[in-house]
Amino acid sequence: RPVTIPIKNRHVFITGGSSGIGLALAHQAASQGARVSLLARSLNKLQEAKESIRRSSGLDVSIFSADVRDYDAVQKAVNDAGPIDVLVVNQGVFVPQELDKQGLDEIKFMIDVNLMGSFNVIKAALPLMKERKDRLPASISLISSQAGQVGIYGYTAYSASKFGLRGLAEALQQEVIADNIHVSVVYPPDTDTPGFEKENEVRPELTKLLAGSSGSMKADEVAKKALGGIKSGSFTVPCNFEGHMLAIATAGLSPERSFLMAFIEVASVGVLRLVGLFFQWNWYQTIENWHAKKNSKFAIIDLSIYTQE
Ligand SMILES: NC(=O)C1=CN([C@@H]2O[C@H](COP(=O)(O)OP(=O)(O)OC[C@H]3O[C@@H](n4cnc5c(N)ncnc54)[C@H](OP(=O)(O)O)[C@@H]3O)[C@@H](O)[C@H]2O)C=CC1
Ligand SMILES: CCCCCCCCCCCCCCCC(=O)[C@@H](N)CO
Repeated sequence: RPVTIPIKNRHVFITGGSSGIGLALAHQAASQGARVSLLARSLNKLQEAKESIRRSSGLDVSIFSADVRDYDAVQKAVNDAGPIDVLVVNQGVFVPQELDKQGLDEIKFMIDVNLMGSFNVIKAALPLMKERKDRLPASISLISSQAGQVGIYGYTAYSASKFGLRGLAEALQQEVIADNIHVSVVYPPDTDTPGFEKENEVRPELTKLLAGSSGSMKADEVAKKALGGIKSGSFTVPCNFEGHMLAIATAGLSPERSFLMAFIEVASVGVLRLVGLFFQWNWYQTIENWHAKKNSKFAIIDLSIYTQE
């Protein structure tokens, strides 16, 4: 059934709120009259975020320095912040690399921050969320990625961590619906953020090529889609046109509260499977061409060795 989750005068708690998508969300939630709290590791970046929100909206946000991998630190921050109405689990790290070349330490880092960290945050926040006084609809939203809907070259660990969030969200929604808490999962494409800038320094060429199928967005645009999806309690929140296609093609057995969307999904899922197969065909061709180009470079080097002899 449809639902509306009010934001004004409510407590919005954003993890990873000191940068990129989380910071853009914080700005927008504050300007819509929410009481905003931010959690991240670096106190410096948190203070800068606080200052920039004060400058743009005149409002004060609370900041909490904690690592989501440290349950005790997260629990302390959440208890100090007070009952949460809208929890946005947005912290995330991404180091793209072929599994073959990626160290287990980096793999564990992504799973720990993106997946285990999300468990820590939700588990710490849930008891007080359930006890909130006003009984108005509340939200737990997770910022996944389009790489959490389809596996992409270079993202074995990252995709696994983001696919994991969907299972967590589907099961959790059944557990918290009786408390009037609504779960949303947001699936952004490449987004222009400080984290993305860093990612680009080490991104394999094929990762760039395949992820490029969905274009890129500004953090403000993603935050706007995310906030809209959260307020309407949508379980699946796509951010761009490709995202809408992906949402339908990967709808599976996810809950759906819009009758219109349910109708569109049923009517178009078949043809979108076909579109999805065209994308796969195109991606595998890109991979094949990339390998062919790489091998032909080696062939030229080999030849030059022979001519020197
Ligand atoms: N940018 C993109 O292309 C896309 C991003 N996403 C997802 O969106 C989310 C936000 O990404 P983006 O805005 O680009 O990221 P940024 O790197 O710009 O910001 C990440 C935020 O998370 C915080 N953070 C990182 N690690 C931890 C940790 N261990 N504990 C607590 N906080 C932490 C950072 O602060 P600090 O370092 O101080 O802890 C920072 O506030 C991520 O989940 C990402 O996977 C999804 C699709 C595309
Ligand atoms: C049925 C038809 C579907 C058509 C569209 C398919 C397009 C899929 C592209 C996936 C792009 C993944 C980007 C991940 C970005 C990200 O998370 C990193 N930047 C790290 O943050």
